[in-house]
Amino acid sequence: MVTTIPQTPNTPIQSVLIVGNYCHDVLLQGGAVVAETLGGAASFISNVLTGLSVSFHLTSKVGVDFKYPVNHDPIVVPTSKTTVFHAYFDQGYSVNAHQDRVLKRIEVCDPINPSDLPDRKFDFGMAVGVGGEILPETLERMVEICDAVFVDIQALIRAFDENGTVKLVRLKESGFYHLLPRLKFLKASSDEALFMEVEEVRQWCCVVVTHGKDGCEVYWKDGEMKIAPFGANQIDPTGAGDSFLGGFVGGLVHGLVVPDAALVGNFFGSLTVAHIGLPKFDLRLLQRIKEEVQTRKVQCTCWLERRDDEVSFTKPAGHDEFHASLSSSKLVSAECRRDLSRSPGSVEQVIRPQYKGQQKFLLNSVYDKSN
Ligand SMILES: Nc1ncnc2c1ncn2[C@@H]1O[C@H](COP(=O)(O)OP(=O)(O)OP(=O)(O)O)[C@@H](O)[C@H]1O
Ligand SMILES: O[C@H]1[C@H](O)[C@@H](O)[C@H](O)[C@@H](O)[C@H]1O
Repeated sequence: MVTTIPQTPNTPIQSVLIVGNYCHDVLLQGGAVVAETLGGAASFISNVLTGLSVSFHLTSKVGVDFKYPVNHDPIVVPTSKTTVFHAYFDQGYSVNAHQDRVLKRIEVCDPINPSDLPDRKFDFGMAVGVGGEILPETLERMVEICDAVFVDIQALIRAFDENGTVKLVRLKESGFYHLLPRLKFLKASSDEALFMEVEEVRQWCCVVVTHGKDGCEVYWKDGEMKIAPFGANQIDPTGAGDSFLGGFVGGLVHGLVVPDAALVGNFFGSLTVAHIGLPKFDLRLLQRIKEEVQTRKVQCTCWLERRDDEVSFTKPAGHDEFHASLSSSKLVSAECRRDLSRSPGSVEQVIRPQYKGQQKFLLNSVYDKSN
């Protein structure tokens, strides 16, 4: 299903394909359900790309029980249930030492097969599975039809024990390793990066490691770069990495260079942790961000024209000022909270009444990323 975004001079023309299942997320703490929300990396990424006026095609599968209204219809599989995750925010380190919360896949929808993908070419492809739905042959097909493929490592290295608890396997043993030289970007959280050899993988494709409140780091063949974070009042970390990837790809689609696009990624990651579940972005904030991105693109284009070295990964002049202008746009947001209910991508989510005052309630992970 394709989003149609009204064409303006600022609407990018690159085509984007998102591949990954929507899911139902249930957030639990202290033995109680705190919230039930639409989940899946595909939903967080669509939300960010829509906010940035980037149109895209989405391939996602759900069961007949899928319960959220979405702008991009998934494939409904009559014989399957929608993937469901339970996220436990207070289970100890002992369960899985590398993760900030314990995730259990309670239901699983069908995998996405190569034949489910559209039969056409795209500029950018995003492989963003959550429950093992992306198969090696599906990623291979994406590489064939997309000029640049971006992968969230969670789509490749998740395994599930008999109770559905998410375990991570080493990237080398994942069945996807042979495809790495054909990818453009591989994104991993710092917990997930422990399951890959960054030094080896960066020889083939660019690796982006996200570090929660500390921002992210970009590694490519000949260099690496830290990208500064934005402040946030963290309430729920769910989807931060997905929104980061949406902002990163959205920035690239709009013509930003990698370090600036990673800043946009950090920005959307920081907005997401301040909400339970899928964030509703403030319309004026989105407008301001798009204007900042356009201004930045023009600045960089002028700057790039004056240089002939390898520039796409170099932190360009004015990067820190771009950070400052994105940061100050959050003030706009604070001034117009009443617009929240009218923002795009709003979906019905159920937050238990006792937790409705979000500020009072933190879904603290076993080690809180906001500290
Ligand atoms: N507490 C925070 N404050 C500010 N920014 C944050 C915070 N947490 C996350 N972010 C932003 O979001 C990005 C992604 O976060 P993180 O590294 O936690 O990803 P993740 O573990 O994949 O997230 P998740 O699995 O919860 O979706 C970070 O690089 C950062 O830019
Ligand atoms: O909705 C969330 C989100 O997409 C997370 O990135 C993923 O780790 C979880 O599995 C999913 O339930």
